[in-house]
Amino acid sequence: MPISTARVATTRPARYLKQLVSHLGRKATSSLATDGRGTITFSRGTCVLTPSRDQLELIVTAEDLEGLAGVQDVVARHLLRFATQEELDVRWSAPVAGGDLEIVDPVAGDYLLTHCTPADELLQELVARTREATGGAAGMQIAHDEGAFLTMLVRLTGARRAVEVGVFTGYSSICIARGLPADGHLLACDVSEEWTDIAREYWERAGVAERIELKIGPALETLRALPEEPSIDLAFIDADKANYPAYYEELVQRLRPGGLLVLDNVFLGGRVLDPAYQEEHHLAMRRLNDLMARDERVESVMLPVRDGVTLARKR
Ligand SMILES: C[S@@+](CC[C@H](N)C(=O)[O-])C[C@H]1O[C@@H](n2cnc3c(N)ncnc32)[C@H](O)[C@@H]1O
Repeated sequence: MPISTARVATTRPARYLKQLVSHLGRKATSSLATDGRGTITFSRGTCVLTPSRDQLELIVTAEDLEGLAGVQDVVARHLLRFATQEELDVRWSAPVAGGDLEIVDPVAGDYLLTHCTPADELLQELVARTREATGGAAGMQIAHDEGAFLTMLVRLTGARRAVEVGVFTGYSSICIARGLPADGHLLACDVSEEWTDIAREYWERAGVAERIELKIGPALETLRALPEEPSIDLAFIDADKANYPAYYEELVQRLRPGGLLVLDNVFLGGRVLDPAYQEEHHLAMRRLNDLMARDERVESVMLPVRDGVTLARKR
């Protein structure tokens, strides 16, 4: 589905939003959410309107480019008509397909990858072994710069007790465990014996096996069985996306104040932005991204690292 955005500078974003939702809602379906956002659904596409202090953001999605142009036209014309007291400039971005969005241009991404502390031989060997042993699934492994970022976060936060949801063949767990002190502990959760057999082998070889406790089984059960007091310093979530909101809830209450939650793939290759994607994991990630931005238990920031990484620090 093509998507196009316009960020319109204005002194009256909420007022125009209400006028648009109310007026265009006569011929289309429209709604106003409690957080101030509006949605207008036409037969040809949808416009989501978000007010902020000094601008009105419009995101239009449609089945095809013709529909997109039609929705852009009707929304922009009415907005300009309502703005009798100021001159608005409505400039739409070139249409993109939500499922094809990359946060970072691949060329820039490659530059980032080659400009951090390089992966050592063991991690490089693990990458090759994972490709050999798991074929297409190897794409699930985090990239090296994200691994270096994880190690740095563990060191910077001084974490001693960590949790990982989604081990696969152990790349990210090695990166986390390497940042922990010698008496640190990483609880690593996964459902696959087959993939984590490779992880175990590499944990041994990396000299971090003693710091890692592997729990095989649905991670939600493992997390729910943990003591409820807030004792976790850092947790990394990189498993089945539909369960992210549930993992977040279980972990956020067990994080100590100042503890850090790191969530991978929060951008879902751009599909979080594209209402065309309505599978359970798309809805779950969209819901969680919205929740984290408002959740008073944490302060959070979404970073353009690989497929999107959110850091949520417990207050
Ligand atoms: C994206 S991979 C993790 C990649 C890993 N972090 C790395 O750097 O190599 C996702 C992992 O989550 C695991 N997984 C999927 N559903 C799960 C569940 N319900 N509970 C625990 N682990 C699960 C899969 O077996 C898979 O190994």
